[in-house]
Amino acid sequence: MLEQLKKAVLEANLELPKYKMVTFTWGNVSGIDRESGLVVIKPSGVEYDEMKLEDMVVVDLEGNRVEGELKPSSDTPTHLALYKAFPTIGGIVHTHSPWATSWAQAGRSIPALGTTHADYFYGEIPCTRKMTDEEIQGEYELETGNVIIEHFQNVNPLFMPGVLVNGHAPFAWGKDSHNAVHNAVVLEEVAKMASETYKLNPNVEPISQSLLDKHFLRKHGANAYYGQGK
Ligand SMILES: O=C(CO)[C@@H](O)[C@H](O)COP(=O)(O)O
Repeated sequence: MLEQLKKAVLEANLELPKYKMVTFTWGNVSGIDRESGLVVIKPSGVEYDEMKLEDMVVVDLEGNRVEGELKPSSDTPTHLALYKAFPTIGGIVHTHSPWATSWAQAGRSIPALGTTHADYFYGEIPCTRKMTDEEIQGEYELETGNVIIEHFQNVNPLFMPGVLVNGHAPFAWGKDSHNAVHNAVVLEEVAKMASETYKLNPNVEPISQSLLDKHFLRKHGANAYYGQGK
């Protein structure tokens, strides 16, 4: 079942080592088929250079394994919580990419310091609050999703396709699994640029709202004109 989605999710997972977004088996990518409500996700703990199409795991939104011999990613409950909360997204990625992870470990949100950021993220990239002991000792991966969702009560997730989980690492998402990985790579680049920018000027201010609007809205929303689209 869902052979095309499995192929797309496998390819997206294999982009993680290609773009140096992960070490060892860290990270995971999933994709959802909204018609069936089924999710394809990478298997837990499998080396990327050994990963095959038949290793992809299919789960429903309650986390029940529908197809596949291997156990799904340990972060599956986080992915499922986000798919339920964000009905417009089609793919999710989690990495421990070093620059974004450093901002997550520092507990800091990434301000919009330049147009590279503004092209993809419509404002400051949030860092979540710390999780409580109860949340950590309870259904940890589900609660990781819940602390992320707290930041998106009135935010279009496709206008802010990423987040930093405090003390942990980034999650990113998009229209599909490939777009989610693209956004994760940009998040890592933007985190690196922000770190280096603050070294050059610790007092740098975020860009103006007009520059943020110009760059973000030329690529996203009803009046987008960037590239060869409509
Ligand atoms: O966040 C983490 C570990 O902290 C995960 O990224 C794992 O490193 C990958 O887990 P699997 O997807 O292989 O279960």
